[in-house]
Amino acid sequence: MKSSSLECDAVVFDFEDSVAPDEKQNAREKLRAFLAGPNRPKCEIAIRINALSSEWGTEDLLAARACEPNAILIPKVEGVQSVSDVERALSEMDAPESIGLWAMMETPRSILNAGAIADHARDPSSRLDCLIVGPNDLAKETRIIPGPNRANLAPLLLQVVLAARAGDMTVLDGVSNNFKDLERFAAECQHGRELGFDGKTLIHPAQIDAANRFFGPTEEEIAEAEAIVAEFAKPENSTRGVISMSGKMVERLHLEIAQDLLSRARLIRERT
Ligand SMILES: CC(C)(COP(=O)(O)OP(=O)(O)OC[C@H]1O[C@@H](n2cnc3c(N)ncnc32)[C@H](O)[C@@H]1OP(=O)(O)O)[C@@H](O)C(=O)NCCC(=O)NCCSC(=O)C[C@H](O)C(=O)O
Ligand SMILES: [Mg+2]
Repeated sequence: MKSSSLECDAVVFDFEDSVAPDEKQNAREKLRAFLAGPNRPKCEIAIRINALSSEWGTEDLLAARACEPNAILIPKVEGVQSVSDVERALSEMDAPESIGLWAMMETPRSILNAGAIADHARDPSSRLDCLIVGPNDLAKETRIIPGPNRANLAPLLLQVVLAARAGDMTVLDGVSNNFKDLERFAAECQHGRELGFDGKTLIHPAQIDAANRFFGPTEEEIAEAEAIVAEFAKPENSTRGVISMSGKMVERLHLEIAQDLLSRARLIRERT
């Protein structure tokens, strides 16, 4: 119920690790009833299933498909097969093409196979369009101690970002468990944005404001982007590949970045 009123871009409903084994069936039934009702959230909806190879996976996928979410989130992806198995199962269920797939990158093999997963996402028949880091499982499986500001995890996080860019996917940073420590959370958002993530997954409503603040374009960035667009729109710059603005070299690639930033800012404005 609460999910319908939150100022977030997407809500992920979980059948996996936050649901106890004895509660799995109850969770599926409750979610189906909720999403069929009047309080279905208007934002994007994703449903995290248990791995298809687990005892709950197939029932989860059937329930998730029936809810017609925007995406199904596959946990503990190991490689391309974890994705293609779900794609095949969805085809056999005649799932609409509108249901995309998101993948949790949270096992050592998911990181080692990130390039192959990106190549798979580029195949036009693939549903995969988003990668999400799972820092809890990653730390558990690798025994890496993340350290201050996750310095020891950063090399792995960057591989997920690289794979997402190579596969033309969205990439979301992992959750921050200390939901009462908003200062630490803000630092983690800043770090995530600097690493190249498009956004952050959250566990608690208290984290939404900071995530929106850090991952949305700032007024300063919008003003700078508008200035770049305006400068290149001048007739004298129409054939120039590079211009100088306030002592800085600005190329057409910066124009593309500015246009992309402005279209994201427009989307955010339209949504609020
Ligand atoms: C972390 C929590 C268990 C904390 O719960 P609690 O102590 O009950 O929080 P509050 O009392 O502060 O709750 C305040 C209000 O907010 C609502 N609330 C809390 N969390 C959520 C939420 N996630 N979505 C919607 N609403 C939420 C409460 O109902 C209160 O409402 P009100 O009464 O109106 O004030 C708890 O936050 C929680 O369970 N969070 C979600 C955990 C989760 O989703 N886990 C799965 C994802 S984590 C993951 O993916 C890890 C990854 O796989 C990895 O390996 O790293
Ligand atoms: Mg996990």
